[in-house]
Amino acid sequence: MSAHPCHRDLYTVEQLRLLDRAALAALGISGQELMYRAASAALNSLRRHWPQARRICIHCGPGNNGGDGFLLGVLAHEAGLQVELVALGSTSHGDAAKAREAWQAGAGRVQLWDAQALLPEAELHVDALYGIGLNRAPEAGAARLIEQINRSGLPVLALDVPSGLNSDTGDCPGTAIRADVTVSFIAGKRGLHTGRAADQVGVLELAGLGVPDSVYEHVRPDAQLLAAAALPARARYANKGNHGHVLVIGGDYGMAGAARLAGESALRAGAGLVSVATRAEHGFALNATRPELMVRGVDGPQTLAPLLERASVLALGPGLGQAAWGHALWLTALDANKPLVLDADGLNLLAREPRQFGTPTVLTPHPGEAARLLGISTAEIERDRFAAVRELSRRYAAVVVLKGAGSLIADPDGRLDVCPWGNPGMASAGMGDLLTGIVAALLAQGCTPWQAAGLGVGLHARAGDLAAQQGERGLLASDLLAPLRALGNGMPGGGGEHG
Ligand SMILES: NC(=O)C1=CN([C@@H]2O[C@H](COP(=O)(O)OP(=O)(O)OC[C@H]3O[C@@H](n4cnc5c(N)ncnc54)[C@H](O)[C@@H]3O)[C@@H](O)[C@H]2O)[C@H](O)CC1
Ligand SMILES: [K+]
Repeated sequence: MSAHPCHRDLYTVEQLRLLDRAALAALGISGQELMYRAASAALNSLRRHWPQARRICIHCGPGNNGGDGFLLGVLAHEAGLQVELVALGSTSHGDAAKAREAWQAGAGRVQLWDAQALLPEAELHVDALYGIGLNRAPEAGAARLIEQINRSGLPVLALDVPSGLNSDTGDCPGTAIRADVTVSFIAGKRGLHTGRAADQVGVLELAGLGVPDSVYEHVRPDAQLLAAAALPARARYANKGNHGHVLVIGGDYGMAGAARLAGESALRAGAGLVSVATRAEHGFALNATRPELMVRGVDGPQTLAPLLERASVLALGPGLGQAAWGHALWLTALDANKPLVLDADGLNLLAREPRQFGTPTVLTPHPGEAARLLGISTAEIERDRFAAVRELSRRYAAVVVLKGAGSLIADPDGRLDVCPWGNPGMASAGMGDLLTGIVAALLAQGCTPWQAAGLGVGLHARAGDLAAQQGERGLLASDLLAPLRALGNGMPGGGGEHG
């Protein structure tokens, strides 16, 4: 019985409450004892990250997250640390109240938070204000405290969840703690891996509190973190026809580069043949700079049709534009009913003329494109990225990649994966076109849409992290092509399984 929660499993708050109850039953212990285990895990984390710290300040909220804070105070005091304890106000009943009594019975002093006062002297702040119970933006007093802790310049350890971050959605309805380290209890929380979480969580640690594996068998995780995976080995006997033929359709005037990047990433991800259907004027430039691409000028459905014939997978949208030329190619390509990756203007045209897909299809919207596809605002998408990606997948009957910090991948039957890689250096032109080519190449090599989306998003983000080792600012899409090829062949970071 290893009693280590699977780090890839991510749960909703509702599921965490079920796990909490099942854990207490399985362990045969009280809520208070489980809370002591959380406090002890927090003290271990604190001492591991800040072994020199002697004077800490713990900030306790009204619920059980606050309870964890009070018991951490008890254990830290017993371990010889000097503990300042600030409470937002009163403490709700049950375990949290008992924890407060335990603190007051021992070391004792509770300083009620006063927004006019300065924070107590300390070398480190511990955030025990709100955990999975956050249900609205922190109110005035709490918001002031969070801001002061963030502005203190001192290290911050968050218990379970950085307060103010919604552990179901990854959104911050108001102010939120910016933690250096977050020690989370019992099981992974999906909202700590996407959206705003990237700026709030810091280093994330999961403490299982000794909850037996059997407990996790009762609850199917809502989502999973992607696993690092290499592409399946190639048959020695293979020829280029065995690895599919990707047709990139796009590159209207001024946007040839998008089609080029999608074409080249499809080659680097292992497609056997890659053709690019684009404006005739772009032919020379694309051929000269990447001779492996078979570039054809197309001026409409007639000249596109024979290319569609020969292709096994379509990558539709990079630099396509929404003018008559792009729209005509878009309609013709969709009617070809071939396995498809739809991105950029291909998605904006779909938002104007919605349809469901009956053939293998992957949509790769960024939050803006997702908003257009669902007819809501980008802010509404980011308010609950999990709900948005599931609705997109259901409504268009396709596998959907919702890009951004912690990209999400959903399929129509509700499966959902979260990408743990990627960095803000990837917020630059052409990165999306690379992903389009990669996913198309994986479809062309025989992956299902779910497999191609997961493997592709993982490879793309891991290549981005490798390329960003020389710094995030100024990272170019084409900087990812070399690490992409290495990762695709199981070099640095390869191994594991997906799909
Ligand atoms: N998951 C587990 O198995 C364990 C969790 N523990 C800790 O308990 C918290 C969850 O505790 P809970 O009492 O349910 O809620 P919170 O402490 O997160 O929230 C507090 C309380 O505050 C109210 N509230 C919510 N948002 C706001 C707001 N913006 N402004 C004011 N008040 C707010 C709300 O009513 C809540 O009741 C979990 O995170 C762990 O830290 C156990 O210690 C170990 C087992
Ligand atoms: K917290």
